[in-house]
Formats: sequence, C-alpha cells, structure tokens
Amino acid sequence: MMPKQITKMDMDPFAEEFLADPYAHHAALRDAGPVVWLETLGVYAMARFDEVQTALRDHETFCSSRGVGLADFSKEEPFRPPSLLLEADPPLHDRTRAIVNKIVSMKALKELRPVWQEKADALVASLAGKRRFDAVPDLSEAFPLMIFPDTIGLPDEGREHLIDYATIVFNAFGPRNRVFEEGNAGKEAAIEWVGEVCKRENLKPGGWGAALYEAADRGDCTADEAERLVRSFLSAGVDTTVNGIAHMTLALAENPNEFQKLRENPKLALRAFEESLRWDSTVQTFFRTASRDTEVAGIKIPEGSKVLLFLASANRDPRKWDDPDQFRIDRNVSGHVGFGFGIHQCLGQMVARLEGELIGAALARRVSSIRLTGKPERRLNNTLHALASLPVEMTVA
Ligand SMILES: CCOc1cccc(C(=O)O)c1
Repeated sequence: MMPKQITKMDMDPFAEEFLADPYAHHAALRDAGPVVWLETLGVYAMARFDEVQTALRDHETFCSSRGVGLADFSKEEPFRPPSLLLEADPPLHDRTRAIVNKIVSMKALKELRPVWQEKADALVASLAGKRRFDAVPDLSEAFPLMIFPDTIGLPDEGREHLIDYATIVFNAFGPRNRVFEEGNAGKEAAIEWVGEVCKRENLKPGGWGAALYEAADRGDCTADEAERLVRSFLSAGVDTTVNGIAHMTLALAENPNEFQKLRENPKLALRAFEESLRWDSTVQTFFRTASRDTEVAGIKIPEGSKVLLFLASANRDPRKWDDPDQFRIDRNVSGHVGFGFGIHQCLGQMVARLEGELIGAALARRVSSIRLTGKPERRLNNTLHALASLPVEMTVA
C-alpha cells in the first residue's frame, strides 16, 4: 500500500491556551488522522483511543527508556536520573516493578482502608459543616497529604513540598517553556527536601520507603535503586491523586443529577471516581520514542521519533465512548487510559482508586448537595490537568 501522507498541524499542545483548556483542541487532533505531525515540536501525535491504546500496549516499539517526555535520553542528559519505573523498559522495568508491586499490594491496601476511611469521613464531615470552602487545598490536597506521607514514612516537617516537587517533575516532560520555568522558580527547597527524605535514615520504619530499603537488604535491588524508587513514590503519588479528587469533586458539582445518583447508592463511589478520571484525566499526555522504524495506519514513523500520546483525548474519543463529554457515573468506564495501559499502567492505580472511592463515598453519605460558588481556577502544567482553586458550597446530609 502506498504510504499515506501524514497531516501536518502547527498546533502547540504545550502552549498556554492549549493547556488552559485541552479539551477544546482534542477533536481537531483526532479528526486530523490516526497519527499527525506537530510541526512546532517536530513530533508525531496520536489522539484517538485505538492508536493510543495500541502504542501504550506495544512497549517494545514505543519505548520508555529514551524518556517519556520531549527529551530523548539517548541524545541528551535527563532532567534528573531516569525513573527506574516510568523511564525504564524490560528487563530492568520488570525487576523494579515487581519489587514495588510487592509493597503496594492488595493486602497492604486492605489494611490501610479502615484508617483512610476514618480520615476521609472526618474530613468531609468537617468540611460539610463549614459549608463554603476551596475544595483544592481543603479537600483534594488535604486528604492525600493526610494519608500518603505517613504511608511512605516521611518526616512530619516539609510535606507541603510534595506538591511543588510534583509540579516540577510533571512540567519537565514538556518543553522548557514559561510554564516549566515558572513551575520551577523558587522551588529549590522542594528539590532539596525530596532528595533528603528519600535517604534511608530519614524514612520511618514500617513505611513503604523503608520497605524498599529492606528489598535492597535482601538483594532485590541496590540501595541507590531503593532511593530512586522512593523518589518515584513521591513524584507520582501525590499531585495525581490530588487532581483526581479535585476533578471528581468538580464533576459532581457540575452534574448534580450524577451526585444524587451517587447519594442514592454510595457503592457507586469507585465508578464515580473512575468516570471522573476518564472525563478529566489528570495525566493528559505522555511521550514514547520509536525504538525502530515502524508504521501506524499507513504512516511511517522512523526510529528515534518522539510520539506524543494524548491519553485525555483518547478518553473522550467518540469512536470509543458514547456521549464522551458527558460525566455519567453509570457508564461502563472500564478500559479508559487515565491510568495508562500495558506494562507501565499506573503502579499506584489501586492507591488512587482507594483514595477516590473513600472520598466519593464520604461525600455521598455526609453531603446532600455540592455546588460551585465561583469559577474553578486552573494551575497550568505541561503534563497534568490541574486545579488551583475550586470554590464550593456543600450542605450537610
Ligand atoms: C503517573 C506518572 O508517574 C510518574 C510521574 C513522574 C515520575 C515518576 C517516577 O517513577 O519517578 C512516575
């Protein structure tokens, strides 16, 4: 078959007007073709569900060890030593993933559930009593910061640095644009703090951080690898769930009928969280690098090409979802790529699901209505769709 001509677009997905409202731009990307060429960045892009899922599944052709951002690690120094999970391919990836999977286990989460549930209920009850508040700092940041640092075994001081650090890390997957520069400005203390708390002597016994060093004691990994794996927990484990909870709250506030469905059946809390991840995916994009010459939908993609995968667009692709822009908690949402797909699918997805479910259930049981009392404010980031402020009023059930 004659290779098809690829559609070239001059759209910049890291421009601030794109980041401010990515969903306004996705349809053009999807409709331009299964694979498009983004002139400004000199990268290929896939925005439809089928091509995104296929590329995520084919980790050999579309590899991660050359970086999952714009930078190709085979050509330039990584922004920081590469992640042994996110920026690793098999066999290294399989060894490190197996170590962390043993720690972030269903058994561990089963034991954490009652502890986290009590904190979620107490937090939501106190906020409903307050009636008006900002659901970003008071709920979406407060809950993860209440339970995650303790689970890792971090020191009590400095935990607020985790939000700043994640901002830096997720911006670093994009170009060195103003969003990146502003996200980094004045954040040296956050980088310093994270570097310190990944060290064995600064981690409390019994936490997931200490467990990584115990894996090193057993010879499953080196102490340096353990330190870098702790850094993975801190990079991926907070800002993602913060915005996952924030987007669920936004969705429930904007769709009161869906919130009432949830109130009638709090067991739908996990479905509501999962649907909010599809409807407004916190992690919007990730790059892959073609490890060899390949072809998708008749389009040649040469070895070394960077390919930008629009996970959030795939999650609203009308070729896959009915009424994709609608937030509907009774939808069969399985298969969404909000947690990625394939061997790199989010390692912490069960942690995120537990956090989201507990907050969703607490809202269902303790709150009778949620409404916006002001315009939600976005915090621009090269990779995350994030909220800076979500002014709401919640009435007590
Ligand atoms: C959901 C993305 O997961 C990430 C993001 C940033 C860093 C890391 C890491 O493994 O260090 C993982």
